Amino acid sequence: MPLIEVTDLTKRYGSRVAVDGVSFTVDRGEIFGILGTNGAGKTTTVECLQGLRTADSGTIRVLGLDPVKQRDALRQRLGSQLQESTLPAKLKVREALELFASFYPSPADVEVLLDRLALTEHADSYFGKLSGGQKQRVSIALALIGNPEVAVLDELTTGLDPHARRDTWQLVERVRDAGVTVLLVTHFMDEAERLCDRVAIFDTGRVVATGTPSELRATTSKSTLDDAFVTLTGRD
Ligand SMILES: Nc1ncnc2c1ncn2[C@@H]1O[C@H](COP(=O)(O)OP(=O)(O)OP(=O)(O)O)[C@@H](O)[C@H]1O
Repeated sequence: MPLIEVTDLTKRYGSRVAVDGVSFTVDRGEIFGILGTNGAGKTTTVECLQGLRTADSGTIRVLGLDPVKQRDALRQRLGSQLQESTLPAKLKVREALELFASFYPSPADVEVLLDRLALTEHADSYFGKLSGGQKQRVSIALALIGNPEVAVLDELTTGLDPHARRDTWQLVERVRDAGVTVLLVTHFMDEAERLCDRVAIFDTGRVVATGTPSELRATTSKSTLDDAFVTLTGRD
């Protein structure tokens, strides 16, 4: 059984159809990429998956749970990356992790997580004083603090330099290798090509293709996912 199952999801904001009959499945242990043009409905879809928005129609099951009706149960088993602005600048890294750990019944060990994300030496630093890459690692740590089975990472490497991006990619691979299923929302085709086992390509509220990056390259006869994406989203 797929770990995430989205069937015919539709979501409107007033008269604007943001998500228009989207279906896809994610298997346990995958890094699954949600790719798409601006305004394609990626964030709305991922918010519905987490029970943060209610769909107008369609069904969603995450770990067999309905994200809206069983939101409390799902929250214990799904980790979500916070946008950096949501942490106060005067909160220290270890304090933030300990605070978030207290929200979960069986959280990860804070010191182990600090070590895993190369944050031990910054544990007593204020969040506001960290570099972009360090902040991003803290936000990933917070997504993992509850020992989730699924982690949702949105715009993972936006604003990071090439070294920090590569470090972050390695880290996400280690998260997947530790058994966590990862849902990755990204604009970056190189990131998707490097990290994702499979991707869904969104365009104007619909999924126009799903498959492994190499399958999408093959079906479009393109040599890069970037070119395949442009073809699949009809802007070639
Ligand atoms: N709260 C809202 N109220 C009204 N319209 C919204 C709201 N949130 C999103 N939209 C609209 O719904 C559509 C889908 O937005 P969404 O944020 O889901 O797309 P996205 O693929 O995540 O975009 P981006 O890549 O630019 O972040 C867009 O046209 C957007 O303007």
